[in-house]
Amino acid sequence: MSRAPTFHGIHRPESGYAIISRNLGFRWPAQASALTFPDIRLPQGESLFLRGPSGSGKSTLLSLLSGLSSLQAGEFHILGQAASILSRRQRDRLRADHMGVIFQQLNLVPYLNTLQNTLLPCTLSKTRRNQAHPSPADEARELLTALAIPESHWQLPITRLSLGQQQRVAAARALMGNPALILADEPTSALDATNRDRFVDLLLTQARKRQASVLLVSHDEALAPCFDHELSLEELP
Ligand SMILES: Nc1ncnc2c1ncn2[C@@H]1O[C@H](COP(=O)(O)OP(=O)(O)OP(=O)(O)O)[C@@H](O)[C@H]1O
Repeated sequence: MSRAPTFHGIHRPESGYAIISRNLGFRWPAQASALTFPDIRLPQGESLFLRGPSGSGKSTLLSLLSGLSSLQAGEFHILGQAASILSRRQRDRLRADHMGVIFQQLNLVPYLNTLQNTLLPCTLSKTRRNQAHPSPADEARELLTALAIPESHWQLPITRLSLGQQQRVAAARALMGNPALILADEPTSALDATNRDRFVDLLLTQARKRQASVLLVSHDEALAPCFDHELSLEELP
């Protein structure tokens, strides 16, 4: 991925980019040295694969970009907004309204069924509810079908689905209500090669159809050719 030669500062919105980051760093308590991250410029509607070995900071970076953790060093824009200077509450709003996050541990709600889990972003965000087309329920059904979740499973508690099916429901939930940016943390770690390729293809196909940008992090280099851009995180010294 090419880096832009200049960065115009955090107060100037950068249109046309889903993510722009510069000099991001983060140190967990008791960590000897800070994690540092390569600069990112991800144009809207395009996909980026970020590879890195276990422990290199992939989840930490997604946690910063999604606003779950507070930044310690550097600056970044999300969808033209200077996200690194927002309050926690503003970051939560930005994530709920405009980002679909697929967590490494999926974070599906165990007491909700498949359809209810998929609809969750529209329950939490009016923006996502308004963007669901033609309606939240119809879009959820369309996404679950596109992601190959059989209709017989839609009313089942999410815990009754296989791990591969739960990963696809997590992807459907992330896409629900047409967020402009999808952040995915090792979503294929439990899948065999065939299902891994199928999952990534389904995710990217749906994202492209919706003109959403995708940042996916993984240690699995085999995924890289599916993406428009790629970057690497180095192993910690
Ligand atoms: N909550 C935490 N508290 C303290 N240290 C943490 C915490 N989360 C992560 N770390 C440390 O930060 C470093 C990077 O962890 P992170 O989970 O971001 O890496 P990763 O590349 O996503 O790893 P993996 O591929 O194994 O999930 C590791 O050394 C880890 O021990």
